[in-house]
Amino acid sequence: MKLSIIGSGYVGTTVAACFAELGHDVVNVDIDEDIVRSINAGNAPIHEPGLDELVETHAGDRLRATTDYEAVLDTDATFLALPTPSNEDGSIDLGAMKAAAASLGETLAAKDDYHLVVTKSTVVPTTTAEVIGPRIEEASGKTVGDDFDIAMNPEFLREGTAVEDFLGPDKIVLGASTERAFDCLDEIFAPLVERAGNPPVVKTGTSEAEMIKYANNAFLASKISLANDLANICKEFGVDSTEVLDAIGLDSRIGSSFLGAGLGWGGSCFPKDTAAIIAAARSRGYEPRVLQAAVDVNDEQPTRMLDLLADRFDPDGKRVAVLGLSFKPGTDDIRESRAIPLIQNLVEAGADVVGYDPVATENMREHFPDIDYASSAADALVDADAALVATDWDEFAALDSEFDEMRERVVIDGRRIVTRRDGLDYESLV
Ligand SMILES: NC(=O)c1ccc[n+]([C@@H]2O[C@H](COP(=O)([O-])OP(=O)(O)OC[C@H]3O[C@@H](n4cnc5c(N)ncnc54)[C@H](O)[C@@H]3O)[C@@H](O)[C@H]2O)c1
Ligand SMILES: O=c1ccn([C@@H]2O[C@H](COP(=O)(O)OP(=O)(O)O[C@H]3O[C@H](CO)[C@@H](O)[C@H](O)[C@H]3O)[C@@H](O)[C@H]2O)c(=O)[nH]1
Repeated sequence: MKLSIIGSGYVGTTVAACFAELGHDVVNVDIDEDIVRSINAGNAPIHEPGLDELVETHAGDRLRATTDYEAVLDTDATFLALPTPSNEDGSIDLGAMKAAAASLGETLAAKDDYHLVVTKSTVVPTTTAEVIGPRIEEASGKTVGDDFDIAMNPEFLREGTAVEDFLGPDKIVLGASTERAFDCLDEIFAPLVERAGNPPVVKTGTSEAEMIKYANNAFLASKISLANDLANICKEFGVDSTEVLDAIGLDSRIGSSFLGAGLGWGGSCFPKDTAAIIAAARSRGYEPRVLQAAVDVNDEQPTRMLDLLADRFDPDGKRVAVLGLSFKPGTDDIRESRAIPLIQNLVEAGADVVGYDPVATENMREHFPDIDYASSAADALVDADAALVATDWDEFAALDSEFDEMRERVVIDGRRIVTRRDGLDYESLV
């Protein structure tokens, strides 16, 4: 089929390249000319394992990019993969979605045959039906359910494994309200269903599909926060939290994934999506107490880590190495990284901070231009009074004699990744 994807960031580029790999003709529409140029030159505009190969293979053939919305006219369906960031109060900012829906509507005014518009972005329940659909109607002069259909297809890929996750999903969720829309979605997803070995395909309404995405992320984020809550209790009693969490993970009703206790969750999705669904719930008069508690526990983990440092010394004037700057290993993305509140507080307390990350240094430098950055963990540790480990990069597990170069060998481990050894004043956060 011929598909257009509006928005070509982490999701839009991955989805476009994977749909091209699955045999569809795909065009990416983005307002960013650099991104468009990069895709057309056969280079992925973002770093994701396997994505470069797909873009290189299909660019100029089944995959192209443009800044011109007119490109959607030659396609059967359009996916909206625009950003949905947070407003100041945590509620969802639909600005980019509304702008793209209006541009799409103006363009679709010139299309004579049927078109399907699919929301791929994470949006709060009723957005597709009550915001996207009406905006396209208004701008196109066409009628939803008659001239075109709207649908919702949430995305569950993780950064760092985006291609693998998209091509091997646990489930595919398709939200729509007409048979014609479901038929079109079936045709689009048939090659993926076949390649992925028939994963469950959940067919539901657009608002249910929207809520499934939030429920998925809210559950995973809360699971980590509950693991952190339990691990914090373990610490009070001198109990090994890893042994406890590993054991409960063996219960098939609990499962072992997303039980990794430590500094908490960051990234471009969990913080903004929990905030958005909490704000949406409150807008309808419901107070989501468990979810709010999950956020509170997450916000407090960096403070607990700094308290462990303060138990040793006042950080004012001390050199503190922060090891790991990205929000998780395997990515250079620092959005909502737990390293950010650590560094912020250390700087405010007067510490001399040196950061190190295998790939995220340049991104963090934009955020904190005035702290030092080291080109290796070993360099970061030279003359440091303390090291705070914020991200579980594998290479931190191998650190050993490098700690000998520290002035005071205080190591506070936020991810239980450093191997304990003699001569270190080592303490794990959980
Ligand atoms: N990043 C993830 O891992 C992930 C996973 C699942 C779902 N999501 C959701 O997918 C959506 C997109 O996220 P992302 O991480 O890909 O965002 P992103 O910021 O990486 O990319 C968005 C792209 O949209 C473009 N854009 C903005 N306004 C536009 C407009 N009016 N017309 C055309 N293009 C426009 C931007 O230039 C950018 O390239 C969000 O709702 C997010 O919550 C993200
Ligand atoms: O046991 C764990 C697992 C993860 N994390 C942290 O949780 C955050 C998020 O990790 P992860 O879920 O792997 O990364 P994302 O790329 O943000 O992916 C999440 O957010 C995406 C955007 O909505 C969804 O599509 C994915 O399904 C969902 O996993 C990171 O800070 C991790 O360090 C933990 O602290 N403990």
